[in-house]
Amino acid sequence: MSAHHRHPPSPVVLLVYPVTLLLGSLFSIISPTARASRGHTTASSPSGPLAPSLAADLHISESPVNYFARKNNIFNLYFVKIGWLWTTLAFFSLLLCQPAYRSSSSSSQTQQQTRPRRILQASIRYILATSIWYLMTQWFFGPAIIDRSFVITGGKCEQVLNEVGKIGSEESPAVHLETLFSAVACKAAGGSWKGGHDISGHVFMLVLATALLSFEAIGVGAFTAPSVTSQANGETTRDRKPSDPTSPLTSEQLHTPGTMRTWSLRLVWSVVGLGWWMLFMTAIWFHTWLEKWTGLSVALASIYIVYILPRTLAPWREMIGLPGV
Ligand SMILES: CCCCCCCCCCCCCCCC(=O)SCCNC(=O)CCNC(=O)[C@H](O)C(C)(C)COP(=O)(O)O
Ligand SMILES: Nc1ncnc2c1ncn2[C@@H]1O[C@H](COP(=O)(O)O)[C@@H](OP(=O)(O)O)[C@H]1O
Repeated sequence: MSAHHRHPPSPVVLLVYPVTLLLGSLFSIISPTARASRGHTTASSPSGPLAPSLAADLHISESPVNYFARKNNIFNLYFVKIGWLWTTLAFFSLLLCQPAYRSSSSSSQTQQQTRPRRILQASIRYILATSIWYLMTQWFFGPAIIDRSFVITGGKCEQVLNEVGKIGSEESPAVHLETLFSAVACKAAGGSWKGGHDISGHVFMLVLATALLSFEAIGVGAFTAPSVTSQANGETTRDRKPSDPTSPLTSEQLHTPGTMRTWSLRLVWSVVGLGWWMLFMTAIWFHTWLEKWTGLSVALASIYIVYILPRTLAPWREMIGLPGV
């Protein structure tokens, strides 16, 4: 191995997500504000832990109970709604600024050889996660998987369906309906997406993005290049933390602009922090229990495939690697 590593984080850290959803859901039951809001919805929809709650009902978004219960809150519009763009920026900042991936004239020959492999494997992990996000939320040979699962479980684009009924024989409803089989198309046509099981896209994307960035950042944060001496001896000595002030700087650290390294990690941890906060807000104000848990399950299954499975399945690890290794 060409670099020192600490152990990758235990999968137990992923428990932070179910705990967040649990706390959010409990808060939504206990909080007087959230209870009052739920009371407000009961007129239009029966509210229970398994019934569409709060902002799943479109009217709620217009009555600002709490700033974060509004769909048009600034963090939802400019952070979550373009969340994969932020994830992409943060991910590539690691690729550009971290010593694990950055080329440097001081690198040993071994490092020069392993760096392209690390970059390639990190890119494969990103492409894999992006494809899962894309297929789940944007497109799956037509409507995304989340939209398809909603329709399969009995969901409909309600108001627009009524309109189609009124139109009668003038237009073929089949043609109309085909174009409304996605949440975006439905809302754009003035309808509301109601009925079936609506897997929470927010929970899915926020868990996938924050876990991906955390595993990547911890991996490259733990990466330190071997010292010149140990390289010369062809052996490694002891693990050095980049943050350890008593440990001598490695040749790599000496040549990597520290500010770039620091700022890329700050960007990543800011995206992770805000992502976690918005997940907590979604857990409090939006969706049913079941919809939040299915969003979580799909995201955790994806994280398992990309970050946990390679630890035990050698051929898979050969292909996609592990962050910082
Ligand atoms: C057969 C295999 C096919 C593989 C297909 C791979 C396709 C790869 C696509 C490549 C796209 C790369 C994009 C990278 C750059 C970007 O990130 S630009 C995208 C910016 N857009 C977003 O970030 C949108 C994020 N928002 C959402 O996903 C949803 O809004 C939501 C958060 C899930 C919520 O959904 P709602 O319906 O709004 O509730
Ligand atoms: N944390 C949050 N802040 C604001 N709105 C949120 C939110 N979490 C979910 N929503 C809104 O709740 C609806 C369902 O979200 P999702 O299925 O992605 O979890 C979406 O409404 P719109 O699609 O009308 O914007 C989404 O914007």
